[in-house]
Amino acid sequence: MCVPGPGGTGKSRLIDAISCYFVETQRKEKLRKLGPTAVSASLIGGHMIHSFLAYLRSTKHQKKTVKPDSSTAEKDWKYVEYLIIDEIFIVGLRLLARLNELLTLGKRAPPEVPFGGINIILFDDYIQYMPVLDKPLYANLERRSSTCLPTEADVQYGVGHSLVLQINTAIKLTQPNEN
Ligand SMILES: Nc1ncnc2c1ncn2[C@@H]1O[C@H](COP(=O)(O)OP(=O)(O)OP(=O)(O)O)[C@@H](O)[C@H]1O
Repeated sequence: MCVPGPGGTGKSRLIDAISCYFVETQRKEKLRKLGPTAVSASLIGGHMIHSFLAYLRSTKHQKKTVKPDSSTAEKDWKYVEYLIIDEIFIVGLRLLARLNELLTLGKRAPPEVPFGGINIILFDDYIQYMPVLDKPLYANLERRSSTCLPTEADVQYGVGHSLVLQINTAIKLTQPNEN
């Protein structure tokens, strides 16, 4: 699901309301909130996406991505059933694909199940700033020549793109609120 809406239409307020609902219904551990930056994460009382991706990260000296630590991922995501991601315009296709990889691992889900079966709610408009060193979620992927082998980045772009195409609900907030 995605919840787009310009500034002032109540996205943060809605995230607060959803958080309160999970607390009131004693299911706090089932909801996780992530932001792509420290500021976005702290504004919604959540964590940075990258803090969970640390053990999927490859370094200059390790050409291949480090083998993910499945026991840590399973512990991290054991109870989570709903995931809110704010400021989605900073999240690119590769980052979404890596998050998908992490959740698939954490939930021990088959690869065809998006985000390991966790319900994802993406907040904010896609089209604002461009994500850094990544392609925006609305990017149209160019077809590569069939003689050219896809790079790891190409594969991740493709996975991210197919995840975006699986978003089945959009609730657009349009009414600005003034206090
Ligand atoms: N349902 C509501 N009833 C009353 N006030 C509201 C409601 N929703 C939002 N507001 C108020 O409107 C203002 C803007 O809301 P909010 O910060 O949630 O918007 P936003 O879409 O997250 O904006 P931004 O993208 O700029 O952060 C806030 O002062 C908030 O308290």
